[in-house]
Amino acid sequence: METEPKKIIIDTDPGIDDAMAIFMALRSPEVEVIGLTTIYGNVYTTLATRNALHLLEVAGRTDIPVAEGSHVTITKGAKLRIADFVHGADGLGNQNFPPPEGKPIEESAADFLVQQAKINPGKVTVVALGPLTNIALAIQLDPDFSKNIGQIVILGGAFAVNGNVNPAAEANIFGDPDAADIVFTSGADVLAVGINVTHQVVLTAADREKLASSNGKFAQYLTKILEVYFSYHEEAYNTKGVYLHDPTALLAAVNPLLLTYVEGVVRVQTSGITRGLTLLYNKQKRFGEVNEWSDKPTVKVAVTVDAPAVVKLVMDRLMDS
Ligand SMILES: O=c1[nH]cnc2c1ncn2[C@@H]1O[C@H](CO)[C@@H](O)[C@H]1O
Repeated sequence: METEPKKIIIDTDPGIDDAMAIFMALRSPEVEVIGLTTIYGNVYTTLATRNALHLLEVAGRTDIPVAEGSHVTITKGAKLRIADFVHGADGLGNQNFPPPEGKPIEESAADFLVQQAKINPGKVTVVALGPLTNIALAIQLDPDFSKNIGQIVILGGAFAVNGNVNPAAEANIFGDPDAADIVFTSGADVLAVGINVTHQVVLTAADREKLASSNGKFAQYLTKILEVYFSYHEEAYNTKGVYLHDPTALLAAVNPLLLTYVEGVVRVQTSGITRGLTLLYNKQKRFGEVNEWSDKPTVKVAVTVDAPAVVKLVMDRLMDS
């Protein structure tokens, strides 16, 4: 029987569903958030840091450190794809929030990840909600990082389904495919929660109404910022609900029994028209020839999710906040 909450670091590009996941984490007694690290994706890294500090101020949790992450990809690429059309120009539903009062810590995200994994070997879970640059940098910085880190839960990939950037690629993997391939083949305990799973977890307009009618602080805040996210989903997917990508990945760290997964080797396509494609080798065939999946460490890839249970947890924990 484990009594101590699981220590988690959320690597994040807030982001509307990131805000939901961060608030969920703060409302989940099973986990203790020991830091946020920031990355580009939904917004540029500078704004991600600002939004991370802002969200912690909204939550009254300025005791949690924020470490700023990379501004460029692992190959030093500065031409980033930013999903402001999903989250609004400010990343948080165009609400004109005041700038945060707090500041990030001196250490970089990668340094913070390395240090925390070293202090608590096997005990820290990273929940990675954006492109994987910071995690790959941590792996490159410290040869022991993959061993020291407890688990890396990745919100990313599109396993045997279309992507959301284009038919091949999901946004977080597309953001830095080289970094993703480093993380997937690092030997760390990796659990990938892709959009093949998160697209099953939908918050409906009726759920949003319920959030709006609750007095919960987080519920009230999220009701407002969710408007932009709903508009985007209606336009892009012709649905009146939104996908709970980041909250689902967070809950996979909180309670792994909410999902099932398979184990295999994942490689990421880093060039060409399928750049960002995640391809799982399920080990069902022993190939005669050596290939790019041969002898690489396995990871876990989520295949099913108890979607009603995830939505219920999100609603319960955010309404009562
Ligand atoms: O269509 C999209 N393009 C880019 N990013 C998206 C899109 N839909 C959602 N996200 C964002 O990327 C992650 C999941 O891939 C989520 O963080 C989500 O907010």
